[in-house]
Amino acid sequence: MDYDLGIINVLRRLIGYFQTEPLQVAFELLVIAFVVTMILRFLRGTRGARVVKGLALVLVVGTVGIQLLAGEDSLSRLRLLYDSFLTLASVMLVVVFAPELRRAFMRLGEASFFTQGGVRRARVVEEIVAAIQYLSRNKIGALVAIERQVGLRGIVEVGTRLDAELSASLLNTIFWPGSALHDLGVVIQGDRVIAAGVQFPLSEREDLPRELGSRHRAAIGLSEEADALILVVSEETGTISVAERGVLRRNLTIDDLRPELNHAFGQLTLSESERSTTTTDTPLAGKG
Ligand SMILES: Nc1ncnc2c1ncn2[C@@H]1O[C@H](COP(=O)(O)OP(=O)(O)OP(=O)(O)O)[C@@H](O)[C@H]1O
Repeated sequence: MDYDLGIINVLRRLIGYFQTEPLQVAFELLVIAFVVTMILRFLRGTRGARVVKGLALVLVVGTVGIQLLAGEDSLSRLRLLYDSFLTLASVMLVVVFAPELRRAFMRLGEASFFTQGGVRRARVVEEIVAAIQYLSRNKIGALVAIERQVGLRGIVEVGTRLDAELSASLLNTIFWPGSALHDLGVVIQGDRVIAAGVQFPLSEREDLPRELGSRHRAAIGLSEEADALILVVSEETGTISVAERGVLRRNLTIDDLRPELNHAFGQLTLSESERSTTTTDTPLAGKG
């Protein structure tokens, strides 16, 4: 078996493509780079991203290996087997990652809606800040996910739909112990509380501090799957934490929280009318 010949063959073919149609090849490479970047961006922060990266590595190594080994029509059966493996692997991937794919397709449909929707950022930020401050002072456990580009409809489906205008008193009422909806989490979409009593996916990480219970684990879990900003108030200690992209930052103050929220809501585009009625970074009059 001549491995050198295999490598030379592949290189020769690549150079040949460049020599005959340089512009077309450059364009194709650009398109591939663009598509790969978009897919990685799309999957960023999700569990699927890690799987796709691992899979991509296996495929690249496998494909290059097969090209080299079976370059000269020798071992063509190996290539045949590899092709069948690829087909089988694609089908298995679709089955195994059906929930992730479903979420990904939902994101496709929802992204444009959220960038157009707009929010009254300053008012919303101050309402959330006031609620978290109240809940923290009174040691009332709370879990709040603020949706960004990645739609959270998948998890909202199993909660109680509210679609109510966001206010501090609404959040305080929801999490008040004894209220029918105080358990589990709340999902905020722009300036609306869209659902309460929502079960978030629990993180499966084993390296989390032992003192973190299921509320904090659920915050990290959701942040691993979506780009939402997730706020947690501990019932035990009243401490405020924020989970984002799989990382939990603990013991935040209210002053730490405000810029986090401004940043999260700033990633949504305000509509023209809202821009003229909202002072973007200053609290509305009368709010703490
Ligand atoms: N998957 C989940 N999604 C959303 N909320 C959850 C989930 N699992 C548990 N919770 C919430 O967490 C509460 C239990 O919190 P637990 O004491 O286990 O967590 P913790 O991280 O130690 O929080 P705390 O500091 O508030 O005690 C439940 O009553 C429920 O409201």
